[in-house]
Amino acid sequence: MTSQPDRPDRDVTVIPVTGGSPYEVRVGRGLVAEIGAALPPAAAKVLVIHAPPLAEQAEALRERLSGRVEVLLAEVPDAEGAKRVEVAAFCWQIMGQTDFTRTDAVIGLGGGATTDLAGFVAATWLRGVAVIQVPTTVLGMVDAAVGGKTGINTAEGKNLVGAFWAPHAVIVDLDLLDGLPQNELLAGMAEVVKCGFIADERILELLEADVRVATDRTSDVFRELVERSIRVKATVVSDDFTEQGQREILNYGHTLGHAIEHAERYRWRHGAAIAIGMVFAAELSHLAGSLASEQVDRTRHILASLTLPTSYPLGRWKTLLATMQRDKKARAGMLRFIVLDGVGRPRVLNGTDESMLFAAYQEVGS
Ligand SMILES: NC(=O)c1ccc[n+]([C@@H]2O[C@H](COP(=O)([O-])OP(=O)(O)OC[C@H]3O[C@@H](n4cnc5c(N)ncnc54)[C@H](O)[C@@H]3O)[C@@H](O)[C@H]2O)c1
Ligand SMILES: O=C(O)C(=O)C[C@@H](O)[C@H](O)[C@H](O)COP(=O)(O)O
Ligand SMILES: [Zn+2]
Repeated sequence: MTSQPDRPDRDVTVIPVTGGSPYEVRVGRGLVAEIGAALPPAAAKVLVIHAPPLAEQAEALRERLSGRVEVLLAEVPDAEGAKRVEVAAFCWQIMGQTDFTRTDAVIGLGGGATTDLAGFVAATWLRGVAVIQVPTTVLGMVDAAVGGKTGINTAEGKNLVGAFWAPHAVIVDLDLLDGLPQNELLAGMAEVVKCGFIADERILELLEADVRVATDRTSDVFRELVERSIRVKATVVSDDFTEQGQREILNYGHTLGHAIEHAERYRWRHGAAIAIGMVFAAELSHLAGSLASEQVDRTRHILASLTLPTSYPLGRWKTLLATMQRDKKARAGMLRFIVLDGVGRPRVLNGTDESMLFAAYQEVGS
């Protein structure tokens, strides 16, 4: 990061997120140089919350911003280990001991787990300080850093504690993907596939045309996929920030996916779990009578081409079903799922009986 130019290249895509607290998602290369300009003008201190693999980039950011603000670094446990209340408390302690005020700002530098935590810390400190999200995984760029869903896990389930807290800005610097292992990149593509099925079929076509090019982080097609996915998310959250309705479509594949993450004690990648969840949701859509079997096959085929899993042990059904009861979309003890009537036509399926759910799971079970 130290070797990056002071000015980003001019090829910056700006994707606005509107609603009560509007902000921009800026996509390009060399954009870490813009972080200083994105800070709230009154900020005197900045807390950079980062995962261990991003230590070098966090240090470089400290050097870059030091003339302007006091920069504190909080290295937090890696991956899902960051999304724990003890880790939030560690960050709150730093903020308390350094007299972090309401005009100061948090920067989330890392994958979705780090940005979820950073957003939650920002949302809760003094009842809310600015957060600038700087995602460093594909999943963080196309999904987690955008939209203001922040949160941590509890022993009972995924993201059960959190807040809706819009970021002040989101800086998507594709250069930050340089050190990302390819398997992490592929896991992030699961959310890209989700955006394809719920809203933008062109995404699916680009993946089908040449998956190698589509997952080459230096290609134009890859950038197009990232931008298309951000646009899907930005459009949805601009209309329904607090998930009163339409935003639920972003949960396609997540009801089972989150239960799998919980069953695997958060050692699985989020993208891998929701890949299986999307196959389940596609099978359920088909059983509910709305999705053609070709689209179910297409789901499996695209996910497999990304080397993502599409099946899970049949014997785990009861455990998964019990965990799914705590899904945030459930109402009055009734599970609700996002299903598809076709590509780009998501809807809520209410009151599904257990036999239909199990029938769909049998198609997923191995
Ligand atoms: N808030 C939302 O709207 C939202 C949306 C989707 C997912 N999520 C959450 O995001 C999380 C998953 O995010 P993720 O897939 O980014 O996982 P992650 O944050 O665990 O990151 C994956 C791994 O990659 C490492 N890493 C990150 N950037 C790197 C880089 N540039 N170079 C090298 N290593 C790097 C991380 O340290 C980690 O080990 C889950 O907790 C999920 O619930 C939230
Ligand atoms: O932004 C949303 O809304 C989403 O549902 C995006 C999901 O990809 C993401 O994994 C989210 O964290 C899930 O939210 P939850 O409310 O089901 O915990
Ligand atoms: Zn997700």
